[in-house]
Amino acid sequence: MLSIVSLFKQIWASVFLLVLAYFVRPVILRRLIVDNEGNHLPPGPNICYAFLRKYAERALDAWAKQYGDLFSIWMGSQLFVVVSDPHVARDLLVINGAIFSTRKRYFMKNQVILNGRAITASEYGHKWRQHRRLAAIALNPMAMEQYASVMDYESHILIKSLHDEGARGKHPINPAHFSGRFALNNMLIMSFGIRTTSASEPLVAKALDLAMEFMDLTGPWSNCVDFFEILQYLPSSKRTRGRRLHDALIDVYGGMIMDFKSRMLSGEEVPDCLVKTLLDNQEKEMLDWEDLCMLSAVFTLGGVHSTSGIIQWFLALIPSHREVLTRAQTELDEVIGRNRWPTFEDEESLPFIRAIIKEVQRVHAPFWFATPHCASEDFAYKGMYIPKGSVVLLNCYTLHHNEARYPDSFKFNPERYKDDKLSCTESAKLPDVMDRDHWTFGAGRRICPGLPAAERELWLAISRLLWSFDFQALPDEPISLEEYDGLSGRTPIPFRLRLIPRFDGVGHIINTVEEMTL
Ligand code: HEM
Repeated sequence: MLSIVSLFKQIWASVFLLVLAYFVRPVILRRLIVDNEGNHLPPGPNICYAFLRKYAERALDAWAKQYGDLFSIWMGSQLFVVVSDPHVARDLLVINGAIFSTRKRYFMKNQVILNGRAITASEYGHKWRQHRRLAAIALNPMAMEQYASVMDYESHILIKSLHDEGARGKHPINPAHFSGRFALNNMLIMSFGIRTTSASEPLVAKALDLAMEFMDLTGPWSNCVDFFEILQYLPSSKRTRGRRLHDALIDVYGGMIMDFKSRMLSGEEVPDCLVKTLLDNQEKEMLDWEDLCMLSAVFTLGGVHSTSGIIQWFLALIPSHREVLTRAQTELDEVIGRNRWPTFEDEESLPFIRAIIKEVQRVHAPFWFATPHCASEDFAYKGMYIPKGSVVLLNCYTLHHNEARYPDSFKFNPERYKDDKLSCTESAKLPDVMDRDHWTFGAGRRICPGLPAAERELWLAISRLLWSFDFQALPDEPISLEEYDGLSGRTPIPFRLRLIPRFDGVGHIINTVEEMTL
């Protein structure tokens, strides 16, 4: 009798284990899929992951070395295909751009936070073309000409506020809030035709916090809820944060749209900007209220975090690279002199300064994985199968440390760009991808449409910082160049430095402007 009971128990245990293995196996072990022609998935790790946390680029770089230029990795039920070579990036994202230009419907980013709106999340097709067209109106060459003087002015205010806040180098300062406000003002002008008039205006802190929260919640693989559908039905603190962020974006950016609209309705002459374009075209393009809020919010905060991040990385790098600083300031003294400071028109005659900006973007791209693309059809590439729905990720970290393209790639060495006479915008169009300066602005049809604006902003800020200041780190507060804040957008761990005016004339030029309201 006893032996029959124990036999039953054993059978039940075996059945239970088999059922468990049936359901758990695909969650733990790599799924092997083959297409009709017998092509296998690109190689990759044997287990599935739930998420990748901070410094994910290190894991990706190691896998790229182990599995090659195109490898695949399962995150829960989602397949990622990782591109780590310039030629593969061109073949997939540029030449086959019609197939690799859509976006995954991420649960946290696209559904909870953006509620299906915003250009960065829009799926390739009618919606994306509509969004891109509207962005192109706001960023057309004539509009850019108008923003040029604004950007010039904002860079002036940036240098002045750093100079004044640091009491001419007496007090060490954390530059993050100032570079953030600089980038924010530029974006507010392009999006809403307004600017903040002081660093302490509450909108500055609010907008920068929202940008940081957005970047942290929307990393390509920071939320396991994106890869395990069952979790989408359960409450979680992350999801609550996502909802709060959605509401805050509507509140802050919607509030600014309402202000703009009431100015328009009262007959005031309002400036050309993204929101004017959206309101003018609202009916024709059938844009609802959330479309307006999310389009303007994500356009603005995307341009803030990235541009501010690059200025911060420049300031983090330069105190420990004295030879670069000396060479840059010698170039400025020889070409510009000390009676005026550089303008945008001087860019071509200051190749070393341009090289510094490119090198900062290479060693410290603000997004190591750009914004993931997604395959809208099954595709076979060199005998490898990329199924429809795969997320295709540009691995900028490995691309930027390709020793064949950038020898001694971990060194901050602007010299490597000494023969590069092109702007980033021009470089991104080069037919030989090995000649492209870097991949910081992405690739293919979804390449950053704000590239020319970002380039101009960075030029004005960084060339004028170099012209104006000597940069000193604090002996007791080392600046980390390895660690960083952020799961998606990367900014340095907060740091302080002294900005000491190089000569008396700096103060004279800086004090020729005051804060103004537009
Ligand atoms: C240094 C500053 C910036 C960096 C590093 C940067 C980087 C990027 C990257 C990597 C992408 C994704 C590209 C891809 O999917 O392949 C992107 C998309 C985008 N960027 Fe930027 N960006 C910057 C500044 C700006 C500025 C100033 C604006 C607006 C004026 C802007 C507007 C956009 C928009 C609207 C998209 C979405 C494009 C789409 O999905 O079709 N960005 N950016």
